Amino acid sequence: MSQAVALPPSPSRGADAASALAAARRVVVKIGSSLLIDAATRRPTRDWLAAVASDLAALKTEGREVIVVSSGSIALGRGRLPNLGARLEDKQAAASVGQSLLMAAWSEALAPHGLIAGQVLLTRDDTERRRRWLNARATIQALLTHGVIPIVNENDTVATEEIRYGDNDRLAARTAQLARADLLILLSDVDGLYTADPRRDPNAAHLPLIETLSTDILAMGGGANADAGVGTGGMATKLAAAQIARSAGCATLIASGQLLSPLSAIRDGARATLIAAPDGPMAAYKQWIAGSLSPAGTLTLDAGAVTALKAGKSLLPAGVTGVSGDFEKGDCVRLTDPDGRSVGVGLAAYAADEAARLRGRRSDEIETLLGYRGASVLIHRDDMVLDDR
Ligand SMILES: Nc1ncnc2c1ncn2[C@@H]1O[C@H](COP(=O)(O)OP(=O)(O)O)[C@@H](O)[C@H]1O
Ligand SMILES: N[C@@H](CCC(=O)OP(=O)(O)O)C(=O)O
Repeated sequence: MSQAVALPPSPSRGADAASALAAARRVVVKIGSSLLIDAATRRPTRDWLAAVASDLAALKTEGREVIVVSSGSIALGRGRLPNLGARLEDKQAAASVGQSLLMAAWSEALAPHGLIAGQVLLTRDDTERRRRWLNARATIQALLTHGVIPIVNENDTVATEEIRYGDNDRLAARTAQLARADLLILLSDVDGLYTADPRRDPNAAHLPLIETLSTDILAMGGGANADAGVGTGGMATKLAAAQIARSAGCATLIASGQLLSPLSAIRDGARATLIAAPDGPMAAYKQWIAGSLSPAGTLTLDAGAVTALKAGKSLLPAGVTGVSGDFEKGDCVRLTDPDGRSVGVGLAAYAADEAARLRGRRSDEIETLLGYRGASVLIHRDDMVLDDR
C-alpha cells in the first residue's frame, strides 16, 4: 500500500480546504452527472474527465489513496436509448446501458496515467448489513492495495434509493464510511455552502468552514439547481452526506467541479466549504463498534490470546477455546478470558459455525477446514475494542 506524504495533524479537524486535502490519506471524490455528462449531447465531457483523471493521478503520486463515486449511468444510457420514459424501471434500464459506457469513459481517461479503474456497484444494504459491508470493504481494500481506482456507483438494477430520492451524495458518504476515508470531496456546480441558495439570494454569504452541523446550518441546504438538466440532489443531500461522513470521522469538502482541474484548484486555494469531523475515521469506527452494536455471541480465549490482544495483535483461531451464540460474519461478538471475564468486543470475520470449526486451529489450516481461503484472523485488531483501553 502506498505511504502517505508527511502529514499535518488531520483533515478531520478545523482548517481550510487546501490543508484538509494536503493532510488526507484516503480520499473519496464524488462526481455528479452534471459534471461528467454534457446535457446537450448526453456524452461524457471528455476534456474535463481527462483533467480530473490527471488530478487523481497527482493525488496518488503524492501517496494518497483515491476512490471515486461517479454518477452518470442514467444520463449516458438515455443518450443511447432516447425513447425511454420517466418510470423508475426506465431509469434503471438507462443505468444498465449507461454503466458500461461510464466505466469505459473512466478507463479511457485514467489509462494515460497508467491507472486502472475498478467498477464497484453498491446498494444501501451492502453498506448497512455488516457481512456484505465487510466483503465490500475487503474488495475496496484489495483494489487500493493494487493501485486501482475504485469507481463506485449505486447498483441501479436492484436498488432505487439514490435515483428515486436524490443523488449519489449519500452513497459517497457511506462509501467514505465503509472505506474509513478521512476526506470526502463533493464536487458540485457551486463552490460550497452559502447562507442561502446563491442562485436565488444575491446576499448569500459563502461559508468556508463548518465545525458543527447545527440545525441552522442544515436548514441552509436548499434543493438542486433546476437549470442544470442532469443531476438531482441539491445542497440538502450534500449536508446529509456530510453528516454521515462526520459521524464516521471523515471531513467533507464541498467544492466547485466546474473548473477544468477541480482538485488541483482546491490544493491551490480555490474557495470551498470544509465540514470538519471531530475524530479521525479509526476512532469513530471503534466508538461505533463499542457503543452501537450488541454482541450476538461470545468467543472464549486462552491466556496467551488475551496477552496477544493486549499487545495489539489480531485474534487468531488458535487462541479461541470456546464459541457460543449464533452470529454471522461481520456481527459483533464479546471476547472473554478463560475465567469468563470480558476482554472486549470485535467484529467476527467468520460466522459462528465456521468459528467453531476453526477454534484452536492454526491459520494455515483454514482453507482445508472450510474449503476456501478466508481471512487468516478471526477478528482483525482494527475491528476490535478492548475493555481496558
Ligand atoms: N445554501 C446553499 N448553498 C449553496 N448552494 C445551494 C444552497 N441551497 C441550494 N443550493 C443549490 O444547490 C445546487 C447544488 O446542488 P446540485 O444541483 O445537486 O449539484 P450537483 O449536481 O453538483 O450535485 C447549487 O447550484 C444551488 O443552486
Ligand atoms: N446512479 C445514478 C446516480 C443518480 C444521480 O443522478 O446522481 P447525481 O448526478 O449525483 O445527481 C447514475 O449513475 O446515473
